[in-house]
Amino acid sequence: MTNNGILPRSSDGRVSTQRTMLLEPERLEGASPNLVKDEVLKPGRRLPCSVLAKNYKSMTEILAVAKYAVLERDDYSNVNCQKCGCGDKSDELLLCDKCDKGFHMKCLRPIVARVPIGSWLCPKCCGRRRVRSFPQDKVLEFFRIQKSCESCDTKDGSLSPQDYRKRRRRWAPPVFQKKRRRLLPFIPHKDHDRRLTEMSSLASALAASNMEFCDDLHYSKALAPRSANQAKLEKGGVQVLPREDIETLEQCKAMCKAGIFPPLVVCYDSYEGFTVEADAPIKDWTLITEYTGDIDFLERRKNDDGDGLMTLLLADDPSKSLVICPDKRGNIARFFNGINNHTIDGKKKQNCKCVRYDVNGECRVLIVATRHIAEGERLYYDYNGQEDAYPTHHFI
Ligand SMILES: C[S@@+](CC[C@H](N)C(=O)[O-])C[C@H]1O[C@@H](n2cnc3c(N)ncnc32)[C@H](O)[C@@H]1O
Repeated sequence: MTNNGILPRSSDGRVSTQRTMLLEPERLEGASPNLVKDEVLKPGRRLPCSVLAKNYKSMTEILAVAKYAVLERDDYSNVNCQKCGCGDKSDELLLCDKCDKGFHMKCLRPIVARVPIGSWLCPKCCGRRRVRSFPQDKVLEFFRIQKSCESCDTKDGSLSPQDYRKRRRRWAPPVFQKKRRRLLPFIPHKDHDRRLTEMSSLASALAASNMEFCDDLHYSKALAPRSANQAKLEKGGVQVLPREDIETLEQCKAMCKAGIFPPLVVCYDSYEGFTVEADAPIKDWTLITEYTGDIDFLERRKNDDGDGLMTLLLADDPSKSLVICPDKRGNIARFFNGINNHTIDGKKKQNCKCVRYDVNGECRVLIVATRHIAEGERLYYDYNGQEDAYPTHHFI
């Protein structure tokens, strides 16, 4: 755009609207042209029409003598993503407002969950601490997975979900038993590359949170020993996970150990922080993941400001109650966000729940889908499912 004297420009040459004029009319009556000029330049002042009429031409007058100009629009059709190098999925390609380079939302680490409102700066231009991204070999290393994901799919038959299902069928109880809803094992994403992207998003989020990956409850003498986790200590008892569901749990655990993860991706949202999205449809009553981390006594963590603490055991004797603390180690469960318990829209978002079970005499916390979850949907559970302690008024 040419500087036609209507829109002032700042010293760097950009058009600035900051000097839109606001000025009391009476101060300008009979004022000298210099005073008018000085006042005009003061920010936050507007000239009365009479003065404007004297000093400025109308738009019609300007247009009558103006030459035609071709306004060149920036052409972004050739912009490629700085991470993956390709320019497809243009609706997911963010342009940095400083360097004009392109980045796919899903190629960034952390993954950007929604198109930012207002201006956006790429990681380099905004000078934010770099979030580590994980190429394929580093992802497998991060999760301490020995075999490649491909080999888990094909060669190691014992780990494929289909085989597990077959095995489960062989072990199924007699048909005459009362029908009960069984947990379903998660179905990993079919696409090998998408699975690696999912793992890479989780590895980046864990690394950014200074956490190690750990898919089990972690006991230590310094915090709480394994012997402290006895489901029989639970006040009023805790529901027992049926044998078939324990098999499903073991199956899901074995899949994760082999690098076959639930179809989830960890994204970053400027409002909610890290958040988990379904990368493929998830059926109702699917066992999504277990809540893991260091086990400690609740009493020792009462003033802990880590916001991922999860109740594991609520004992009759409060000194024996346990919590899961995913501050140093944990898995994807620690990035699941919560619903706002105080709004109808908040409650509508819930699509999974955190349930405590007695698994072979030990308390465990499982995250289970409570309805069908579509690809791309975010996963939310009720942080106040059992107690009413978590403040969720500010949740969106
Ligand atoms: C267990 S963490 C969940 C992961 C977290 N978003 C992160 O970035 O690590 C719980 C914290 O996430 C944020 N959070 C969870 N659900 C939210 C929601 N619906 N809206 C906004 N913030 C939320 C709150 O700061 C909360 O204390």
